[in-house]
Amino acid sequence: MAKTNGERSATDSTSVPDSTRASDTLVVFGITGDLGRKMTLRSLYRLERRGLLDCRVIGVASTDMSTAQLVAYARETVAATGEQVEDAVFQRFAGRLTYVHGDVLDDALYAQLAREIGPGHRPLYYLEMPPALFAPIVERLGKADILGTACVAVEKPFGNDLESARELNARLRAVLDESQLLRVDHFLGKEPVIELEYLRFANPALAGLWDRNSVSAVQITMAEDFGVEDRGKFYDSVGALRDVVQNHLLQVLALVTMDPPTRADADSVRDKKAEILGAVRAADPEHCVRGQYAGYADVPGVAAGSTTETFTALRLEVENWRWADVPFFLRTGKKLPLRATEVRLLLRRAPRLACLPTPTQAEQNQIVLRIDPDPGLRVQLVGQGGDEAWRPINLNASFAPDVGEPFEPYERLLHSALTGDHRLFTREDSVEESWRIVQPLLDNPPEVHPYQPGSWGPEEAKRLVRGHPSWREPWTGPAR
Ligand SMILES: NC(=O)C1=CN([C@@H]2O[C@H](COP(=O)(O)OP(=O)(O)OC[C@H]3O[C@@H](n4cnc5c(N)ncnc54)[C@H](OP(=O)(O)O)[C@@H]3O)[C@@H](O)[C@H]2O)C=CC1
Ligand SMILES: O=C1O[C@H](COP(=O)(O)O)[C@@H](O)[C@H](O)[C@H]1O
Repeated sequence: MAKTNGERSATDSTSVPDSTRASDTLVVFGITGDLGRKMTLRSLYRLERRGLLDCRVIGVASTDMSTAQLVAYARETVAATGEQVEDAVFQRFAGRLTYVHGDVLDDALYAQLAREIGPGHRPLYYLEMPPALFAPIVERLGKADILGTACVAVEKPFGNDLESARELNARLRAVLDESQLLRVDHFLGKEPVIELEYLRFANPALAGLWDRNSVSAVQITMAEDFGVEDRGKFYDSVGALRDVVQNHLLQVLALVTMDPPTRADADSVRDKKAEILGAVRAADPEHCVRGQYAGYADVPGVAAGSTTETFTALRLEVENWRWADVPFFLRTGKKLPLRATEVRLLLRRAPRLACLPTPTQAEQNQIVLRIDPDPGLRVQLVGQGGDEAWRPINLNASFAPDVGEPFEPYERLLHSALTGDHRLFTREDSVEESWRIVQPLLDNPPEVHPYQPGSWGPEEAKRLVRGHPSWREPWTGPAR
């Protein structure tokens, strides 16, 4: 979409992938940071190994070091993630790397960057930086005249609440077209999250069940069995709601509930997501439970007397014809009994089984999409369990054998961004809708209840589902 002076498009209707949006240079701001160390360098190395990396990579940070030192750091870092480093592959990757250091608030850095990029290139600027620096960097790229038609990818969090997200959008959009702006949410790069669209829309067997006529409640669980560890300072200013609900879990909810997109371009899916998030009623603090695990206060960086939540459970309503009156229960927490992320549809109950000598009510049928770990699909049915009873029959399918070695989320997102495929990035409207949904919980946060590490959060979380199906333990164990 062409950018015109003073008038910037709010949409991105580019086809996929759009070669006119492809980049020939990747500039990673913050390459020496935690995310760079854990994810970015490894993902770029994996893309190299797959033969899918086809551009220069310029790393930017404030640490004073040479390109040779960045190369050595990259090798160490990739190996430390557990990746097998193949010499020939790494040599090819190293040949792409350059390092530029300086303060991103200093104009001199951009002059140096302009020389390094050279004329006639279309870079992708990837900002894995403290979020307060997103707008200052983009403004300086504009001022240095090295933005042009380049794309800019920004990490999460996008704003801290609705107002700050709008302000950030306004500052970025004063310099960039929406079609140049890629908001990263790594959940959208997860294979099973992408699978959701296919499962729902390519399978009439599932599509026919996917509404209020068949579904009585939906539970979305993101449980982590580890704590905040060394991220105390960051996490304490954020909490579970901002860290994963506003972004990851609401994006999953949108994919579970939206209507099918009608075209393949980037905007078609994003239109449907914005539409469905717009139909979600703003969260009610009465229908939200917050918790904090015992011991959180001792994590370095956590403020004394902190009331930041490490657990949250909430109920949401989608007000449209497909989903009216179906409660959506979302819960997430640190230091829970296990690590699992799943979407569970609980179908309406069958009538009591009059064929049994003692008519009994059987367990509800359930459809479970497991996102992490070991992605797969489970359909839970009911079968014969003797004269008096029923028993569950679980039809489990793992996605692993079908997809080979899947892309890591950041591998997929970097490749999509570099090749001009913008479908996996969030758009301004849905980001703002997500903040609107959680804003009442930020304005009037419910009391925070303590919980024991290894438990399923505070007891109050059970109260939230009273009158509805109780929380089901996530599906664990191998899918096949
Ligand atoms: N860490 C994670 O697991 C995840 C992080 N994110 C997001 O990614 C982004 C980065 O996070 P993370 O990597 O943890 O942050 P870090 O604090 O670990 O890294 C920040 C990076 O920014 C650089 N930097 C900071 N200030 C300046 C400056 N003034 N001039 C030049 N460079 C500067 C640092 O360079 P140097 O060290 O050389 O000073 C470093 O490379 C954040 O938006 C975060 O929310 C998203 C998902 C997960
Ligand atoms: O963005 C974040 O996500 C991770 C969980 O991501 P996953 O891909 O490992 O499931 C979460 O632990 C972290 O707190 C949050 O910032």
